[in-house]
Amino acid sequence: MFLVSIEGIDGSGKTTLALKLVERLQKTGRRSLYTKEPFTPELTGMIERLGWNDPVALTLLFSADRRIHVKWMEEQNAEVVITDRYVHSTIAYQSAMGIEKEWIALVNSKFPQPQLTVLLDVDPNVAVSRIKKGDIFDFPEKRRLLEKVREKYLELARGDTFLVVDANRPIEEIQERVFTYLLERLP
Ligand SMILES: Nc1ncnc2c1ncn2[C@@H]1O[C@H](COP(=O)(O)OP(=O)(O)O)[C@@H](O)[C@H]1O
Ligand SMILES: Cc1cn([C@H]2C[C@H](O)[C@@H](COP(=O)(O)OP(=O)(O)O)O2)c(=O)[nH]c1=O
Repeated sequence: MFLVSIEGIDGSGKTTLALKLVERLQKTGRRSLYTKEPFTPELTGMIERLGWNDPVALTLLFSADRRIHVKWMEEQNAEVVITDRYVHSTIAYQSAMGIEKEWIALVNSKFPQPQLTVLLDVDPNVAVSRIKKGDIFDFPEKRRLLEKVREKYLELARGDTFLVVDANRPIEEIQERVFTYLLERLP
């Protein structure tokens, strides 16, 4: 399984990119799968009920959800799996909420490392204006959190398996760049 994770703040374009990559990979004859986190309805429900104000519990719940997701991905017999969010989401979001990065990484250390992580980097104001989720999403605290999350992602991206993409660019240009980069790295 060649594992690719797509990361970035809410509204950065992850789902749009991930779905297009899978569509294009399938056209080349590779068994490819789109999937996303959070994965299980049960844990997603618990996360929502927490009300986002307990970052220790969020770290543990997102990581438990990931354990179930990883086992499921491994059972799918796909050549390429594109996951919309993975370990770096927990590191970026929950460290932006004050949790130590090292502890989050330790809790997630038994999961397979992605062969490639694509970071869609965009200004939170642009992301918020794109998704227009209204008052559920667009409030000052959320924007401030997304500013911090963006910084955390950029710190993580110093690792060499990251491809950082300027997500302000037109969708087609981003898709072309990432698809070409990915094809060059596939076995
Ligand atoms: N590069 C881009 N430029 C402009 N709009 C985009 C771009 N990428 C995605 N969008 C639009 O922004 C919105 C959010 O995209 P989505 O893929 O759902 O983001 P995410 O999964 O990161 O939350 C969608 O309406 C999508 O069509
Ligand atoms: C996977 C994951 C998501 N999240 C957050 C990011 C999002 O704000 C929220 C829901 O994720 P998601 O449904 O992917 O949102 P979007 O498509 O808008 O990016 O959960 C974490 O805080 N930690 C995590 O480990």
